[in-house]
Amino acid sequence: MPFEKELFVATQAVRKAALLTKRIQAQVIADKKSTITKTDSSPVTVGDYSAQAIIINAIKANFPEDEIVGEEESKGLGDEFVGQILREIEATEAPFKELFGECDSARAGMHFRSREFPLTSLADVRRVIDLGGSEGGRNTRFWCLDPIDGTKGFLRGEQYAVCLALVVGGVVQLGCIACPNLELAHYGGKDSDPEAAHRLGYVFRAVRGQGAFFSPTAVDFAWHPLPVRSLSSTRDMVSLEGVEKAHSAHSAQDTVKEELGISRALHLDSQVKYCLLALGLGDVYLRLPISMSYREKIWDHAAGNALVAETGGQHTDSIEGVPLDFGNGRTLATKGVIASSGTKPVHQMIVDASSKVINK
Ligand SMILES: Nc1ncnc2c1ncn2[C@@H]1O[C@H](COP(=O)(O)O)[C@@H](OP(=O)(O)O)[C@H]1O
Ligand SMILES: [Mg+2]
Ligand SMILES: [Mg+2]
Ligand SMILES: [Mg+2]
Repeated sequence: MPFEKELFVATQAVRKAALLTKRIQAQVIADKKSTITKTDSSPVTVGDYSAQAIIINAIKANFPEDEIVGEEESKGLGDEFVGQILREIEATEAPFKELFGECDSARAGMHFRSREFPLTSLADVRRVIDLGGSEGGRNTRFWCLDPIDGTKGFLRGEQYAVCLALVVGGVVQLGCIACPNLELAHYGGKDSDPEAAHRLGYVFRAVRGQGAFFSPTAVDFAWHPLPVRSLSSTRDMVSLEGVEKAHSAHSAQDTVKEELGISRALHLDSQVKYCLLALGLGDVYLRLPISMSYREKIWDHAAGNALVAETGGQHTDSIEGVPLDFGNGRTLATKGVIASSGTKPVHQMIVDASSKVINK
């Protein structure tokens, strides 16, 4: 199967980062020194950097030629902070082995530590984080990484996601999302193994042309297929929206829902929204722009794009209804995002309602 090794490496790397971040979530919330404010005023934590280092290390150990577009960079981090990152990475080794064992990774020929960058010194950690500085584009094969998507949700003790995609020629070929705090019972679904869900949530994955699947993060080889849907009406749709009012235009989204007869909404952080869409627990993800100058980051949508595509959905901007273009560099050229499980005409109806509100 194409991308078989890529899928395995992505899944295990994302699982390892899920374990690390969930293990430290409470301590990061309690200890203010674990969070830094970036130049754009957004928060970033020891968890974001540790997850980025672990995942890039796994990618580089297995696919040394590939580039990486990762959200975070090490610029400005002091030695004490980087030391904390290194300690968290080391402290995740034993519990990860306990959960998944070493044998399966070894059998699949996968290595977690790049020989070139073994992640044993502060300099290694900085170098590995900064390997995420690729500009992406249409002419390279690159991985697109959001080590913690929904950092604000993570800091509220709520939903967040570890998101990794593989982009070739500007097209997302593979997406993998871990949702360490997701329990389906809270969102109208059913957890087949509630204990596993409570422990480490779920991981979702899709390869273009091969379908989409999900499994409890803490259980190996329990992949369930995600349904393919194409809804022919917006009535009774459940909308999926963010929590942060600074990330999308909530009142404009309310107007769109009213116009389309949508009365139920779930608000949650991160690409967990794409996962609920893929599960059928939500039907339309509305992300209308607050400002026309903001450029959506490709790592906020790339992994989700594979899930949407493989469950029969549509994934476009919020004004014209053009499919998202992941070959444009580190940001999308278009404004806002709408994903839905509607047919093409139904999706366009949603985009038309959205563009009418935005142009007002
Ligand atoms: N003004 C803005 N408009 C849209 N998205 C924004 C934004 N400011 C920040 N974001 C993005 O919103 C993401 C979270 O989305 P959501 O609100 O759906 O959880 C953030 O990801 P990170 O948390 O990875 O930084 C960040 O990239
Ligand atoms: Mg961020
Ligand atoms: Mg993000
Ligand atoms: Mg992030």
